[in-house]
Amino acid sequence: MDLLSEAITGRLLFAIPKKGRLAEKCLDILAGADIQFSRSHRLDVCLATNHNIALVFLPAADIPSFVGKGDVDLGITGQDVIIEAQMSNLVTETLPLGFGRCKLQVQVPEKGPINTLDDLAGKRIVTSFEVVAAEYFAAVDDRKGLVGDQRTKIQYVGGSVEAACALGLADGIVDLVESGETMRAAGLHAIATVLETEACLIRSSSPKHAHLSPLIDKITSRIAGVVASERYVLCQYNILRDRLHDATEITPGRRAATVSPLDDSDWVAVSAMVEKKKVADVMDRLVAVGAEDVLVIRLQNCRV
Ligand SMILES: Nc1ncnc2c1ncn2[C@@H]1O[C@H](COP(=O)(O)OP(=O)(O)OP(=O)(O)O)[C@@H](O)[C@H]1O
Ligand SMILES: O=P(O)(O)OC[C@H]1O[C@H](OP(=O)(O)OP(=O)(O)O)[C@H](O)[C@@H]1O
Repeated sequence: MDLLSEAITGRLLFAIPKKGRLAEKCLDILAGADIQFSRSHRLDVCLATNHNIALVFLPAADIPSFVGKGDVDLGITGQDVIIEAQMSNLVTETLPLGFGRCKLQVQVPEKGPINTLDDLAGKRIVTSFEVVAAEYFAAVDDRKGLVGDQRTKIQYVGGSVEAACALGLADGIVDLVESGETMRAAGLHAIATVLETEACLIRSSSPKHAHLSPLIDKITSRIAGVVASERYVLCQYNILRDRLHDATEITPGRRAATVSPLDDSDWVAVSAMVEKKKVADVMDRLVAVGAEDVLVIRLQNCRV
């Protein structure tokens, strides 16, 4: 057994995207879950210094099959690549992570004769998602009754998919869209959405190392806390006791709002968790019902 295999034996193997859109956020998640490690230059496997864990840095697209086949116990990757790798039955998505959100869309040149899926059926598609695209267009072809050479041709490319139409390789592409900047810059527009995706924590549906289950549960709960602390803020305010009911309808909290008495018996202080994306609206509404001294506090971490 070589030194590396020996070092990782018995450890929980946790796969993290080594580059690309998900990589940086994953490092933030590891830090938030207090999984400490130091990674030697170019080495894709490293040992956590404070847990019985080895981190394995892999391409996001390879993580579903490593986890699905049980070679790795836990992983972070995109839902899109789980489907593309045909691993949906072999991995369990334990936690959506709230980043890496985008859509897999069918795109065609903005100034061109093709404007619908029916126009595109039977023509040439270029994509990195050949499995998903083939399944999607098979249904379109079936609906149109296309057979043999009439059916849509799907060609795989590993990257820069958006250039395929301009290069004359494709009549349409199937690619990820977030802001739409790449699509617009390439002179394309979307005519259909194949799926929506975000990053998620996954574990094998039939784990090889059952004894690691408690550690997997602990890490999952820590990561859930990190994700929740990104999603929520703590909102605190003072309000006249007789307006409390109106205010707590606006900030009901996750279980219930915390209400504390103030020195002035007509007033109470309220604190409640609020979804970050709704907080500006919540503050407007609180002020409208008479809340004062409204404070919004970022959560460093939490367990909810
Ligand atoms: N523009 C985007 N916005 C949000 N999430 C994205 C975006 N592009 C890709 N993703 C998500 O990130 C995952 C990895 O995609 P990405 O293109 O970063 O990977 P990669 O091919 O490994 O890296 P690179 O593009 O650097 O070669 C995708 O499967 C998808 O879930
Ligand atoms: O809608 P947007 O915000 O422009 O994002 C979409 C782009 O992001 C992804 O590629 P990425 O930039 O990760 O690089 P890649 O083409 O090398 O995969 C995806 O493949 C699109 O090209």
